[in-house]
Amino acid sequence: MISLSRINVTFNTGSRTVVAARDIDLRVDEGDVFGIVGYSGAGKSTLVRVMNLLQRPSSGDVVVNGQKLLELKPKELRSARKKIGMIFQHFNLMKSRTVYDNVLYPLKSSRMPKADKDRKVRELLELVGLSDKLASYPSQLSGGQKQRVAIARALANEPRILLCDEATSALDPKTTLSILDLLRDLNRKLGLTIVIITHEMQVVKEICNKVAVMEEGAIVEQGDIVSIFSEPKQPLTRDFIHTATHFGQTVEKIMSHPSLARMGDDDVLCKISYVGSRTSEAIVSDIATRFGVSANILFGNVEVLQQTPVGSLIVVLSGGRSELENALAYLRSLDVTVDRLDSPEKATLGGERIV
Ligand SMILES: Nc1ncnc2c1ncn2[C@@H]1O[C@H](COP(=O)(O)OP(=O)(O)OP(=O)(O)O)[C@@H](O)[C@H]1O
Repeated sequence: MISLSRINVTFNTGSRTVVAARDIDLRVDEGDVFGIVGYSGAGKSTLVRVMNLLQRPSSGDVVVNGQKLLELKPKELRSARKKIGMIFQHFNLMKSRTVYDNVLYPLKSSRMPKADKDRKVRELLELVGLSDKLASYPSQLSGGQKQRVAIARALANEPRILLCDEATSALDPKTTLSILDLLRDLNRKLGLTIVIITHEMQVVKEICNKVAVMEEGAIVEQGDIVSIFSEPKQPLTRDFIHTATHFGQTVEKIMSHPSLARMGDDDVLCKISYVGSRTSEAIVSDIATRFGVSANILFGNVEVLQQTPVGSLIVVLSGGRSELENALAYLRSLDVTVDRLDSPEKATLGGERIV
């Protein structure tokens, strides 16, 4: 649906040159909800604007809906853009027009009969749950309602793709979830392909099936959501995931208050991660009955991503040295990832890597 190849975007501002996108290859398939996550200034907005040529790349190819956008004439590009909807952080509604007129606006130049336009606007507002707000003005709406109007407006020309530029960043957590629910519904009901850029992995976790992580204009890691969450390769990706799952704060708390872990000299503090049907109880009871190793669970978290459970536990394992080694070897044989969180000098046991 969207294919970006070797995309570079360079801005020259006086004596300064900023590379906002460097050598980016990215593919979004039909029906994907594709997240692009990165901190401020990573180049996310630039990249998403390349997808509808609001930003022309300095080099590279942009293919959307099977069309090479860079080869289109202005009129062809305008009509290609109608099939790519876009919503923004600050909604960009016209303040002096009613909700109804805001949604009608993109249909102004269409040859559709007036009665059909009217039906279309009413249908769209029903789809986003705002049938009772036709005559309201944007200033009379909450942030979530404004974003719903913006979504209805973006769908007026029946696009196959919706680009969302930090669409939930100005909303509170509950409203964010309701907008994400709406986007998920639209993806399923209309087969809409969605690209979401955000600085919150929480958003990605809620609805995306794929994610790309950006830093300094480059994509440092991308893949399907379950693989990225269960086996992040890059420190930046781990950082984002740990923030979304509260894992980072928990480890920090334990490290700065060692009494929380109540560890003996030979005890092992580790993170156990698993994907799929394994459960934390099974893992903990297994190592207790097989090896006499007890596990004191300090923190547990399960995410269900695309119907797949991805769990992680922070535990203190206690037992004899050889029992601990056997228990860790057993866990690894189950395809469970074990990361030592305690001091590096203790981390030789079993040879696990340290996060
Ligand atoms: N029109 C422009 N002229 C000059 N520099 C620009 C322009 N647009 C973006 N940049 C620079 O390109 C880099 C990437 O910006 P971009 O807005 O794409 O990042 P972002 O990840 O979307 O950040 P944010 O979440 O803060 O919007 C930044 O260093 C920014 O200052």
